[in-house]
Amino acid sequence: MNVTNSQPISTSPADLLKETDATPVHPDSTSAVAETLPLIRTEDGMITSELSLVPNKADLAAVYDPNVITAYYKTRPWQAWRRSFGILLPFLVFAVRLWWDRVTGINVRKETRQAIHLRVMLTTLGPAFIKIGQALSTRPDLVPPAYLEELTKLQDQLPPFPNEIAFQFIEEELGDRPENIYAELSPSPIAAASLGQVYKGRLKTGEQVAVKVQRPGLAQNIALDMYILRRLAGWAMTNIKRVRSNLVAIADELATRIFEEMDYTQEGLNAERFAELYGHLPDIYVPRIYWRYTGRRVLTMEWITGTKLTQLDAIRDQGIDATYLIDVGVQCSLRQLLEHGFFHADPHPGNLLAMPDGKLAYLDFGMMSEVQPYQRYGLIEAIVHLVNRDFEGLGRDYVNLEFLSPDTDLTPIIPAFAEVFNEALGASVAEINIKSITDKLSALMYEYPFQVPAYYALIIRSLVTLEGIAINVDPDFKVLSKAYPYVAKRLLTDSAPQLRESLRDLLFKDGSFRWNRLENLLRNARSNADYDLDQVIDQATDFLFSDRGEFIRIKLVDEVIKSLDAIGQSAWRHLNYGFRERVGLSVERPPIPPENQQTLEHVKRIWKILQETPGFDQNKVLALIPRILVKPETQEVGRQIVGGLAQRVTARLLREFLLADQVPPAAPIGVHETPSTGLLVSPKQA
Ligand SMILES: Nc1ncnc2c1ncn2[C@@H]1O[C@H](COP(=O)(O)OP(=O)(O)OP(=O)(O)O)[C@@H](O)[C@H]1O
Repeated sequence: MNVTNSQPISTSPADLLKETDATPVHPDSTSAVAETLPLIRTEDGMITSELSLVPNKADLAAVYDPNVITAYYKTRPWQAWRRSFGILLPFLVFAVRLWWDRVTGINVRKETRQAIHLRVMLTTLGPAFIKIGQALSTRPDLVPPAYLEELTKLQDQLPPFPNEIAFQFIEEELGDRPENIYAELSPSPIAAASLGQVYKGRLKTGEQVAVKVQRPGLAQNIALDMYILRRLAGWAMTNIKRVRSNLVAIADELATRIFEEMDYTQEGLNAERFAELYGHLPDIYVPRIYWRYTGRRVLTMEWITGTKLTQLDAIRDQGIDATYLIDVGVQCSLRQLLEHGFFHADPHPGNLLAMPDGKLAYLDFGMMSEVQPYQRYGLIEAIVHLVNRDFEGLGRDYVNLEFLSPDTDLTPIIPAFAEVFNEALGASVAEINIKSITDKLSALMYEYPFQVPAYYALIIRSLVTLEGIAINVDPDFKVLSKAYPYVAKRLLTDSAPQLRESLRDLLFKDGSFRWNRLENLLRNARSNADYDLDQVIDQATDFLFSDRGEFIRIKLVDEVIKSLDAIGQSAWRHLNYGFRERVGLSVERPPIPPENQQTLEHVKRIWKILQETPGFDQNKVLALIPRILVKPETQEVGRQIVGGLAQRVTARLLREFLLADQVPPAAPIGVHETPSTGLLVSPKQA
């Protein structure tokens, strides 16, 4: 049954339905058909006869369509009423307890007790409410911190359903009796979750498989719950002034996701896309899907022999390095979140298996999410602002990432950020504990007008989950310190304009170049398996001579002058004093000016890091020089370098030779010496 097949009619915008569900329309307003059949106008403005809209059970499961669901339950009002009562009663009890706590004085203990009550209540209400609770557990902007904590514990372990029903579903979906498809099938399910249960089996061709079969009546139950919730949401929007969000749209969004999760063919496709994007990463494993034995309600996939990451002792007993596995998981998550944007939104420890050969297998691709490119870059920019403790920048990032509307007054929020992060960033960014920082951020988001986008909520959940597992393995494990090399690699190799700007922000502060940051980036990036130094050098060259690179070019000329000068000076000192020493003149070498000494050390260290980076080829770097030289901009840069150097070298030669062994004071950064007098002037004057 398809509602959109009905006849479209012309209506003025004012005529369009105010309610979001299918509502009876006055027959007068329509064509002659109205005389024979009662008519209904659907959400998208279609008019159809009520008779053709009455769907059957199978229609409910196809895709989430509020019109179909409404039409189905309108003909079964008693079902809807009974369930509404079953839902409202526990919520009423909950509300009364809340009210009583308020009256008698709220405290932490009472709040925790209420939060536990809510968790148990949602579990009892069934899959739709479990999923809603799980979704709410990622929304610090909507849920107070005490409840967040409890909702994250929502487990979707439910009792199994009888084998006969499961086998009947297999037959209906795959067109044959299970015994004709599988050579073996475990006598009972090995796992039963909210949406389905899993059997261990073997195909006739010998491969071991996991067979996931959906719960009976799942689609109808969830559809009924969503129907009721959607109506309640509509009611709340019209009758409660404080409700500003579009609750109906939120309910629809959530329902769409749950329905997607109920379609196992979609899960199979997700698994294949995941394997294609991330299966090549070191030690990541994704089970293959057996499409011949897969349908909407039955999924047959490769069996993974492994130990859940919840059973750390068992993992250790097998001699598997659990810390390494977590690192593998973190690296995979980073690629999911920041590179391709297609991510596993439910990486709880039960969905991650340690395989006997030390690989990490991902299971359960029902809930996947997407991060758009601008969001991925925005996140990297936010990390850079965080590293720089640039909280104004961070505030802007939150606007760009749509957490805050563009007209939000950031004035009170920026110091609040500073308070949260400065405390957390005590030692360094790498030391951040994501859980503690997100707890603090959650409180902040609850207080200020933040709207947390769904993708972000899922990312945080995924990182906190990984960190949670990691801390059990190694209490000192810091997800961010494992993540930073990847961010460093992206900053150095990605040519996207946003990241170029981030790199610039990172490397320059108040106009001066921060060598230690570059050193740090290069050192971090080299530990990445897929770091390609050639790419870094190519990108750097291209960028440096592009229009956008002008700022860096100018600053770099300054730095190159300083470093070449330092190198030249060092070589000169070496020659000069070395010669004097060798011919028997005893001379005391004057100390190198600290600024030059520092630059020199940086250059030396950077060269060393490059030499130690896998794939570094000195000749390749040298071969770049002709490429750079043919660029017209180079001549300008070269001229400046030579000009700048000449000035400094002349001044120094005069001093070295004419003033003998008197050592001049070091020039502060960004200040040049004039050639003739050695006086200090600002770069502008110079
Ligand atoms: N390919 C597999 N190999 C081995 N075991 C598996 C496989 N797939 C699933 N399992 C087992 O079945 C359990 C439940 O599977 P899965 O998480 O896919 O079900 P689900 O109904 O989607 O669960 P959830 O409600 O958590 O989303 C897993 O935790 C795992 O123990």
